[in-house]
Amino acid sequence: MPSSGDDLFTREDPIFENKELLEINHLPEEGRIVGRDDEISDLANAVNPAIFGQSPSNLLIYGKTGTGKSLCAKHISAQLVRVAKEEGVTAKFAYVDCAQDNTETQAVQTIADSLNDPEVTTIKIPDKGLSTSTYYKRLWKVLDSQYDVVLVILDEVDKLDDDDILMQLSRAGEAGKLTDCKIGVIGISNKIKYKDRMDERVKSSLCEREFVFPPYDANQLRDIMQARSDAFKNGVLEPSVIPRAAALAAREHGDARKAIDILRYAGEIAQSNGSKTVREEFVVQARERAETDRFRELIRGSTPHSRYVLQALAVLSLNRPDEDGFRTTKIFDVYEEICRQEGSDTLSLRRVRDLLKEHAFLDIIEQSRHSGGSAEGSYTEHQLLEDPDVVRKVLVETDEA
Ligand SMILES: Nc1ncnc2c1ncn2[C@@H]1O[C@H](COP(=O)(O)OP(=O)(O)OP(=O)(O)O)[C@@H](O)[C@H]1O
Repeated sequence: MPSSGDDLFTREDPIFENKELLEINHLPEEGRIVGRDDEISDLANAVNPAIFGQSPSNLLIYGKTGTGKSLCAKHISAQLVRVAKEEGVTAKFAYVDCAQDNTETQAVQTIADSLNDPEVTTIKIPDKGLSTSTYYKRLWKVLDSQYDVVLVILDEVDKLDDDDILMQLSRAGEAGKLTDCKIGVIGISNKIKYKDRMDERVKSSLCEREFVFPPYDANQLRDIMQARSDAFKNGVLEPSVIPRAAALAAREHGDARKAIDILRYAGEIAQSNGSKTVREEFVVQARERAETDRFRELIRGSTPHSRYVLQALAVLSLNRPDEDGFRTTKIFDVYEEICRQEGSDTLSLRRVRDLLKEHAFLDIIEQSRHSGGSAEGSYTEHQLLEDPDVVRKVLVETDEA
């Protein structure tokens, strides 16, 4: 007899009570933001003038991934909008993920669209089809007809093709040239070297205040996870799970995103194993899944040769686990071998050196200069910052896809 739907499906989730608390885009309420009191009050201080309808400072926030930069920037912006309203000042904030909107036109379109209330302004901001300058003109009109002050958060600002939008935004509000609305820009980056690449004029206006968010330690990570443990049903989370997940995430570089991912995956693994509780052993499997996902995301859109270079470094690291770094020429030899296997031409040693530099910029590898003495001159060594097993696995799967 065909089974009825009743015994096919589980009607109630046995593990999660409120899973969205562990989803990546979830913005926790103030009480659940742990260990960032000083940073939040510094940010508040910098944007405070907006509450009186004056220009807030432009800020740049640096810090490694998962150190709460986006979270604190959004939190402080939302609080500012609320308090400004109480003071009779109309404010709003726009959030741009520059990894997605990486051209000037896309970024200005997103800002204009998210700030525009067409019922008030009767202005249309189409998804595409307008010139960049027309999008700007419409943005200035939207600002003038709706707001006294706006904050624009440019997350992963280093991913923008160029600095033009930074220039436009930081100058637009100056002396009411293009709009009477006051604009504050909050740039966020996990590339500490980003500022070095910036145009001098943009640098001086965008970087009025700079903040560096330090990594979390294991105790803070534990508190961050603990504050969300009501994502799980009562009694489901075994007591050793959070401390273990915190220790693993702290060992890398104190990344709260990874800690929360590990917790969510551990719950999902419990679910798929039909386990009634989330056990410590699931945490280890969950960490590998979190690593793999993160690395997959990091190399999304990379070129085959950029991946072959990484694969060469992963092969070397796996074969010689005791060595701390490998010289460019050694990596090049293995890279040539991989190209042969893939039936592909090889790039020059110089290009491979550039690709290694790009990986260093993305924090996938670390480079160090060494002096080989008078006979050898100086040379560079490269070391993978990711687990070589994870790198190999993801690269092989990407090239087979
Ligand atoms: N202090 C904290 N308290 C509670 N949750 C936190 C805290 N810091 C970070 N998180 C959570 O960790 C995740 C990553 O944080 P966030 O996106 O702010 O990091 P980030 O520094 O902007 O990283 P990236 O540079 O990768 O964008 C989010 O889900 C966020 O809610």
